[in-house]
Amino acid sequence: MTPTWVPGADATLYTVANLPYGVFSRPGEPARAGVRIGDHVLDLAPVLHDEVFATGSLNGFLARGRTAWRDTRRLLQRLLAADAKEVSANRAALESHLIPLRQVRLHLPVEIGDYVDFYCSLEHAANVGRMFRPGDEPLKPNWRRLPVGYHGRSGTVVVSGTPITRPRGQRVAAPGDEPVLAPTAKLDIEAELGFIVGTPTRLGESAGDFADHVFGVTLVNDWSARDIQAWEYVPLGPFLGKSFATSISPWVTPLEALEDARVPGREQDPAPLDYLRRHEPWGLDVSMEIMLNGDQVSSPPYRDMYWTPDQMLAHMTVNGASLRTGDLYASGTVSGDEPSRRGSLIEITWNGAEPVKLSDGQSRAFLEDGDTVTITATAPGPGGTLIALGEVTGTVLPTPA
Ligand SMILES: O=C(O)/C=C/C(=O)CC(=O)CC(=O)O
Ligand SMILES: [Ca+2]
Ligand SMILES: [Mg+2]
Repeated sequence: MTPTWVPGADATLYTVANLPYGVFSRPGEPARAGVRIGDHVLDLAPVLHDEVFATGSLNGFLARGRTAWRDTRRLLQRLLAADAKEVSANRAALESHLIPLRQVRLHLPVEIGDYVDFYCSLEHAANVGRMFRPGDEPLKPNWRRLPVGYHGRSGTVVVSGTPITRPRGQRVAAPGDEPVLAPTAKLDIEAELGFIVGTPTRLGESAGDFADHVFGVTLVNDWSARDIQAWEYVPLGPFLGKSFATSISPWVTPLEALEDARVPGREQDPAPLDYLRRHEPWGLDVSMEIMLNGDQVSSPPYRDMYWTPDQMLAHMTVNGASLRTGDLYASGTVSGDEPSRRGSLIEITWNGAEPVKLSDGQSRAFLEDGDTVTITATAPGPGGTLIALGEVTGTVLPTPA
């Protein structure tokens, strides 16, 4: 692995092999784009002499497409390498644009276009099917034929650290009861991987190669109110139980940083229709961790997902629906085959029947006011190293009176 001259960075999971992009600001200054290296952010506009990075979102850069993404990453890797010729000449200038993370505020990295949430984990779909539709087949006949999804609310996608107000909504205490309007009693999380679109398509066209359109990945927590969801979703699907907030990591990890994480993706039976056929391995060996008030409550494995992100993209555009720069689509809850690898509390606690015990002696069925949930993830990097994918965190606030 190429060492860097940035102090301390080689001892972190944010080496030159990683270099996620984000948007930051210092007090009193406008937001602008940077890459993370170690515990610093490199201010890109002055370093690259490019005004596209002097704006408060990555969209302008994402719209430039794959060749520009690759060239920029290569240049940054050269500028940050310990032995680079470019560096010895202007090291002092580069250093002046390297800012400690503790001095900056991190913003939503992308102006989100459309937001789609899929349902790609077989284990999650089967678990939730059993709880929401007891007595029915857990997986509907379409589930193995296409990646099921729904359109979410892009205006409520927020950056990690944004407090989450407990939503109120219509819910019933037990089947057959009269509905009431009340704060949710079943506030939950969903650990997911999100994909950020760079290159758009025209209306009426379907998308080409996954890596031509998708710039990179971000961690997602799709906050969910299970009681509101269970009452409202029939027959049109998730609505207010999921539209109140979706948190994402401030860092977008480019696909190129995930080369060593690529895996074939889970075997599919029956074979999907031709337009959903996989041409390249786009399963990703990303290991996630969910912390609740500082205790690890689960470690979901993304590599075991049934549908891969290239298939989600093909499906989402097969009808000619266009992509816009900044679109976000998420994998759906990442759940593995064991209780300790499930991506939501409704599954971990089996709808509250088996609360999780925390190290402070408390236990949780669903989230209480004041609770903090943090999702982190790592993936293989070059030569047996790991890269980190940032984190997405949020604390629950009470419903206002
Ligand atoms: O009705 C159901 O089976 C459940 C649906 C979801 O929870 C929707 C969702 O957000 C999908 C996911 O994250 O996997
Ligand atoms: Ca979800
Ligand atoms: Mg949501």
